[in-house]
Amino acid sequence: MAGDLTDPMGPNALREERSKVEFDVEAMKVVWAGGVEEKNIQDRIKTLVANDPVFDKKSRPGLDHKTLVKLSMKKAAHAFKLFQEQNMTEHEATLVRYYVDEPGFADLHWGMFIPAIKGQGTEEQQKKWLPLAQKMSIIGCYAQTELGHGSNVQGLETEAVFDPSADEFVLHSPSLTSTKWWPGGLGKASTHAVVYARLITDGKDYGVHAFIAQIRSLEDHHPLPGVTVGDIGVKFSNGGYNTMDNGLLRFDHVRIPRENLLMRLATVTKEGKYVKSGYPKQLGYGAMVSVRAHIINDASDFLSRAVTIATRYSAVRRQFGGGDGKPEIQVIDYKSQQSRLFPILASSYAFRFVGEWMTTLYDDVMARLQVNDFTTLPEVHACTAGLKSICTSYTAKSIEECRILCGGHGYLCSSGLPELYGAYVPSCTYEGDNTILLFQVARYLIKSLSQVGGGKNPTGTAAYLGNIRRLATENCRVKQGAEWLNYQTVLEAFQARAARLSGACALKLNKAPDLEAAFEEYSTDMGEAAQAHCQVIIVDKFAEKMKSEFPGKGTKDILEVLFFVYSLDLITRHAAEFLSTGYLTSEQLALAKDQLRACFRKVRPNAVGLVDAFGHTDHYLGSILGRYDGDVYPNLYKAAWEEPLNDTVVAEGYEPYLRPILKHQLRQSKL
Ligand SMILES: CCCCCCCC(=O)SCCNC(=O)CCNC(=O)[C@H](O)C(C)(C)COP(=O)(O)OP(=O)(O)OC[C@H]1O[C@@H](n2cnc3c(N)ncnc32)[C@H](O)[C@@H]1OP(=O)(O)O
Ligand SMILES: Cc1cc2nc3c(=O)[nH]c(=O)nc-3n(C[C@H](O)[C@H](O)[C@H](O)COP(=O)(O)OP(=O)(O)OC[C@H]3O[C@@H](n4cnc5c(N)ncnc54)[C@H](O)[C@@H]3O)c2cc1C
Repeated sequence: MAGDLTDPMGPNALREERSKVEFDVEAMKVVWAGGVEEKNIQDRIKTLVANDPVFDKKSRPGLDHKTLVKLSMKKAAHAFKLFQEQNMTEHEATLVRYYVDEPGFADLHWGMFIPAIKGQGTEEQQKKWLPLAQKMSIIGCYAQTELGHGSNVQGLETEAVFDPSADEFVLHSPSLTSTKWWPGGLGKASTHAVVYARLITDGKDYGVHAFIAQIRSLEDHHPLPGVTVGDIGVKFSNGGYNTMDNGLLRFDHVRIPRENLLMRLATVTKEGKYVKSGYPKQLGYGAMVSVRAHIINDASDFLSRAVTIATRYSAVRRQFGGGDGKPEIQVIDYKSQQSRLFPILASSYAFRFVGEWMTTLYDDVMARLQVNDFTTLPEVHACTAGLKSICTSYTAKSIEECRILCGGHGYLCSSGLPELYGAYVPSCTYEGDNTILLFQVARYLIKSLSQVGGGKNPTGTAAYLGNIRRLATENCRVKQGAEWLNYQTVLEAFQARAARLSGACALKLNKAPDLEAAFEEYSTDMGEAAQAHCQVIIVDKFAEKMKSEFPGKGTKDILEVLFFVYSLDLITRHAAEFLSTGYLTSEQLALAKDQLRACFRKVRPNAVGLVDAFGHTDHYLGSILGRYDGDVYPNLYKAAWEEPLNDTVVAEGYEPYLRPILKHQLRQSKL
């Protein structure tokens, strides 16, 4: 082989970066994982998955949808075998699926089908269905969305008409638009579905309710009579979400027993009488709240993977400025690269901490629901909806930014970034379109402000709105740059901006004769107010986290720097709102920018350490650019030769297509 195909530059660069890190990376790994014990469990499971050849994912981007779905079934079956053989806890089993890193039918089975039964089934129904689902004797999916309606859940068309003579519901899809469309796992894997359909009894439509329907035979997996079911087709990009069998489903007068109505919220008697249980109807949305809470946690994970790849590669990659025996400049040293990269790094930590808090809030509401206390449900709904919206929008945008930060090589599938983006970007749509979800937050804010008008202070994350009079009149007092490096100063800026934007919306709505029409008219402003409120939550929870004890040398100091990177970057990116609400002057904004630049300088030597602290294995990252050892170029070169197109020296298309043209040209030019 001609020439040396090794390149020590990359590994040397990362070794040097690691020698400069100023904080205890091992301790930060514990912070990131959420505790020593949790870190140990995660380490054990991620190593187990990385070393198991069944979970290999290198060839994924080159495979077609059919093969990908088949392989994802193989992986799910193998994972299930591991759960059983190793007697894993539910948490360990979840971690296995997580590190396998592949959207698949099992996500919906465990993530939505089972939670929907837990949330909406009676105790008796749970006793019947949960053991079957947990043993995977049945495979379930969550069939809510239809071809014609997704966001507008109340507009779903599938019917469940009660027939008292047979004590059965008759499921029917009355139109093309009523076809269930999108449910993951429905296309090819599921035997059962939680189906959302309009409950009709005694000629009256009681709106959308959840039912359990068997759709495929447990003997041979064929669709049951009256059921039409299949996959909806290839999605977005190679790999990505194409490991999932998103499906379509139609019912032609399919009969299910009356007991298959999930009856926690309402029952229908044998005689066909509809009886409400007394629980609020919002509990019917419980599975969505649960998944949105998970999605918030997932955002930090996806973001941390993208930024690990971009940071390590930015330290390995060099452009310009060499000569006289000196190497060229590492692209991570360019200020513009830092200003795009470091806020993403800081956001990964910010989202991790808000996700931790979200989990405690969610657990709290679940405990309250057990004792019929529904008071915090609106708050949890607003938080899960709003944070899901802004965390996923930012993460999707930033994975793409990380790809761009990696230049041309970022566009190669072997960078891992195109697949990561393909797998992640639908989270801006599923579990509620992000714009629609922000409107739910806006409604919550308007309600909270009307409480203030009525002399009652809002609680929880909206409590700051109780101070709206002060927040709307007192402006920022920062005179010197260093004053920005204060948690309270930063938090007040975010609260004032959100309160002012929400207050302005409330005033417009108050003046309007038709509230709904006004809400629609000012929906863009409402969305901005909602986004500003969600940013208050993230900044607040990050600041709250900083009050805790941190293990290891330097961890707290660098996290503090990341807090200011996160918040000051947001202030500069949303400068128009901070200025137009009159809270900040342009001089104060300029001082914030100076401080942000100073913070970037503090992040710089720690950047590689901060991404190492995420503890991602090379298997999980699936990226040549993001390799832990930095040995990028030899591996890119090697991977090119593993490309199936290079299996033959002469392309297969040469004989039938290229040769005749080339011959023809030869004859024409008489060469
Ligand atoms: C496992 C990982 C893989 C995930 C794969 C993805 C799976 C999926 O995508 S499943 C399908 C998800 N679908 C969606 O998310 C649909 C989005 N739409 C919705 O959530 C709702 O229909 C929504 C909120 C937009 C509007 O609901 P709708 O009933 O029409 O209206 P609305 O009148 O606004 O709400 C009624 C009340 O319920 C409340 N509410 C709405 N949603 C919820 C909720 N989730 N929890 C609690 N309360 C809620 C509202 O605040 C309102 O309260 P109030 O009457 O006190 O003001
Ligand atoms: C990969 C993937 C997996 C999915 N998995 C499942 C699943 O397992 N089970 C399931 O039931 N569903 C699933 N879905 C469906 C998903 O939940 C819906 O697509 C989602 O809720 C959005 O609804 P929609 O498609 O009706 O969008 P639409 O509501 O049609 O949105 C289209 C556009 O209109 C805008 N818009 C809509 N209404 C308004 C309004 N009132 N005001 C202003 N703008 C508006 C939206 O912002 C958006 O820009 C999945 C979807 C995807 C992409």
